[in-house]
Amino acid sequence: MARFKAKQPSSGAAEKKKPRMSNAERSAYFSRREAAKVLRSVLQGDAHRRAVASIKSLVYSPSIKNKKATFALVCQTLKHLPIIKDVLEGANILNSRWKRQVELVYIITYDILFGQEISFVGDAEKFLLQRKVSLQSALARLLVRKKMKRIEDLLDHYQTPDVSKPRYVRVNTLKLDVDSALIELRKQYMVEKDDLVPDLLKLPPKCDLHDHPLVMNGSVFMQGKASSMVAAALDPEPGWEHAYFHISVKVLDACAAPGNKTVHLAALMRGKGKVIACELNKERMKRLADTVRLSGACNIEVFHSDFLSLDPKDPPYSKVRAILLDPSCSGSGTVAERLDHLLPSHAAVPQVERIVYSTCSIHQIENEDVVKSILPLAASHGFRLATPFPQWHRRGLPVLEGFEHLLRTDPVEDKEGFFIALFIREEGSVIHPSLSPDSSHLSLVERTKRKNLSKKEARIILPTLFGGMFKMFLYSKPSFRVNLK
Ligand SMILES: C[S@@+](CC[C@H](N)C(=O)[O-])C[C@H]1O[C@@H](n2cnc3c(N)ncnc32)[C@H](O)[C@@H]1O
Repeated sequence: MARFKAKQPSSGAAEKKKPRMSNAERSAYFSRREAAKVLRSVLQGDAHRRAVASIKSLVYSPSIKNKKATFALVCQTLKHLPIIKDVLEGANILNSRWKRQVELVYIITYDILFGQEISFVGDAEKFLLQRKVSLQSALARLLVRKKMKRIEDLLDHYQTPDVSKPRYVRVNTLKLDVDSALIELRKQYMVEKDDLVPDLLKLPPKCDLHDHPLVMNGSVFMQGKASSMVAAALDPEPGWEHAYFHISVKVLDACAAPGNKTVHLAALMRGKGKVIACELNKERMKRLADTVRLSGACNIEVFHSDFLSLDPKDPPYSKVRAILLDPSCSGSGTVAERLDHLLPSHAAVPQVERIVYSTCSIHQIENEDVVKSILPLAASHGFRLATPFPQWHRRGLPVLEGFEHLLRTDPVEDKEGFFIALFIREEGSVIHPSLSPDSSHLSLVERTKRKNLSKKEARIILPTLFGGMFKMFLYSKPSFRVNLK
């Protein structure tokens, strides 16, 4: 972080004359105020709704000049915030004036207690610096009270996982039915069916099922509720058939490892049709293969590949009807930075009807912003946003038209942060299979019959989904490729 050397506040006559600030002083002064402004938005976002805007997107607003320093200062202050709040309470130094500027107080307190030796010019800085001893004593008392020696221990203490989080297991219906799983698990635990996601069972917090025989033999998978909503949102039907050809169709899980959602898809399809599971990372491929093996699913084909390089005209992919895109969350960069990477498309996957885009990120930049940026292209392909789990109350952030279709889960309220967007292709927009690349195997009669469909249908030429639209999803996600989970 580009920060500056300490300069103690001036006093006496010099103070009264308010000498001109040096460049370093000015820079530190403005960095703190910019950081306070960002922190206020972040904390307000927290209060209203988590992640109204990600820190990066706030920092990248044109009004913030020193982006790098501001970003680092906000992140560090947030990290130490529970300690800072306790210290300020313990020191009891804030009057009503500084309570109104509490975000700036947080930032400066971070700098005084944990930051570097940096110029402390400014009224707020002077006020807090004069009370440095009180702040340090309050911190020392906090450590004693919490029976800890180091700040790192305090940080760990404040980040202790929520023990009230219920445990969930998803019954792998390829191996066991839900009622049998209930009977078996109830021998040891209080178990109830989840009220929203089929095949999902809820257990009390702290249950450790890692060694349970049903987990070990793949009859149930330990999977959170939000994560289990994703494949269910895509809703592939068992025995799903091609809209026109009566052949079973495929679902593509484009970013598959470790495979929890892949095997969920396979179970939802009751072992019929095909799930194509694509994974780029070689190490994670092994975990994917293990998960698939454990699930007992016979309808999954695993590919070690960059799904962006798949050729939708290749026979394995040409019958893909639904796509699950669950890429790695990056947490860095901005949509605007990456939009220039959008590539035009050349191939066609005309029969895709449903796409789910999901992330385990709470950041708008990786969720609503991505959806917003691809909506025009999606619409030009005949896709619209649809509402997965309409009865779920927490929807997207109101930053785009159709936000109410999006689904969010909250890391605090729901104990898991997730985002789901479901795109469905409007009826009539699905390109007729007579135009699809793989219609050659049809009988002449069938092909002729299909070519007699309306001219409007026949004229619909859809650009690629593997190409343009997916790249848009991915490149809208900053640093996607370098940040594999
Ligand atoms: C969030 S994880 C997927 C989790 C998985 N859906 C599950 O529920 O178990 C994202 C995965 O996508 C993989 N990935 C990243 N880029 C990819 C690409 N271009 N093609 C295929 N897989 C990719 C990553 O290696 C990572 O394993």
